[in-house]
Amino acid sequence: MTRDTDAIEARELTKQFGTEIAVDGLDLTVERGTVYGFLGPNGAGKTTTMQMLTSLTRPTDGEAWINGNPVSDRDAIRASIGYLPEEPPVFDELTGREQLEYFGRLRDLPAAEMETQITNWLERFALTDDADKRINDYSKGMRQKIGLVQALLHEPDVVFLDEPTSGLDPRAARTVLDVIADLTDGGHTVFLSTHILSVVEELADVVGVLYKGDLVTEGSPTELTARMEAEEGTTLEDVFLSVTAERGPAASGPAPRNNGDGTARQDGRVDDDGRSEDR
Ligand SMILES: Nc1ncnc2c1ncn2[C@@H]1O[C@H](COP(=O)(O)OP(=O)(O)OP(=O)(O)O)[C@@H](O)[C@H]1O
Repeated sequence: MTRDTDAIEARELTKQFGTEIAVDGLDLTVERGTVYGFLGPNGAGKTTTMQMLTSLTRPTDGEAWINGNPVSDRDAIRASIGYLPEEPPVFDELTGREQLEYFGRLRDLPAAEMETQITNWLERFALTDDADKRINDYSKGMRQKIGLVQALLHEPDVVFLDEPTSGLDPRAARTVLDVIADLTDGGHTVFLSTHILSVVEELADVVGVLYKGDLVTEGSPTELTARMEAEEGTTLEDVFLSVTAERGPAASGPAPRNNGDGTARQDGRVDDDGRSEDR
């Protein structure tokens, strides 16, 4: 089987923490140059999935590939991925510019090119005037912007963004959405986890909804809303609420699951929430 066509591929990807299955046999294919909107309620397993796909957490089972390279080979995928986690990894004692230079050197970027890139990104995110202040004195939104630039500085093929607009004012959030659109125009792939459905509606080519570690539905935003047996005015929020609905004792049926064609079925498993000794 050739694995050189898709930006991201996962087969039976599983992560277990103690007795808790955080991600349960995930199958995923993300085509190059597209935005994949990764949705799911709190605790669904989105961050854990992104950590496995970026090689920061080892899967308990299954495999995943970035541009055909296995995520188990961190050196092979390192240059082709960028990751903005929920909490941007920055050093408080550095200035914003120093943080980006430090990261650029870690990525072996040529000095002159790196400085040009940093200047351009700082300008685009309206950070030029604050670039030489210590990150310790930055607001949450400013830290987020630095984290985002850090994820993009080396022009990775595949970018993983966990809540990229978190803490950003509307103008900065708009800049981020424009940057994401530009990335895919340039052939990059964006794997985007967010709770802001309008962001997904605007940008995602394909949306996947994770629920208790299972991918319960997947399709383009238009397909997903059309599948809701077309009540007039069905939104992505209606889809999300439907496929992630908790089933109480009165309902007695288990949670919906993916039917293969992306429609929800009624024979899925609901895992108990167990705490893990790993934490
Ligand atoms: N290191 C860990 N040790 C034990 N359990 C963990 C660990 N990391 C995550 N989990 C558990 O795995 C499940 C999935 O967590 P994860 O952070 O991936 O969810 P999420 O979808 O990203 O949630 P949110 O939207 O709130 O960020 C949760 O039940 C969580 O408690």
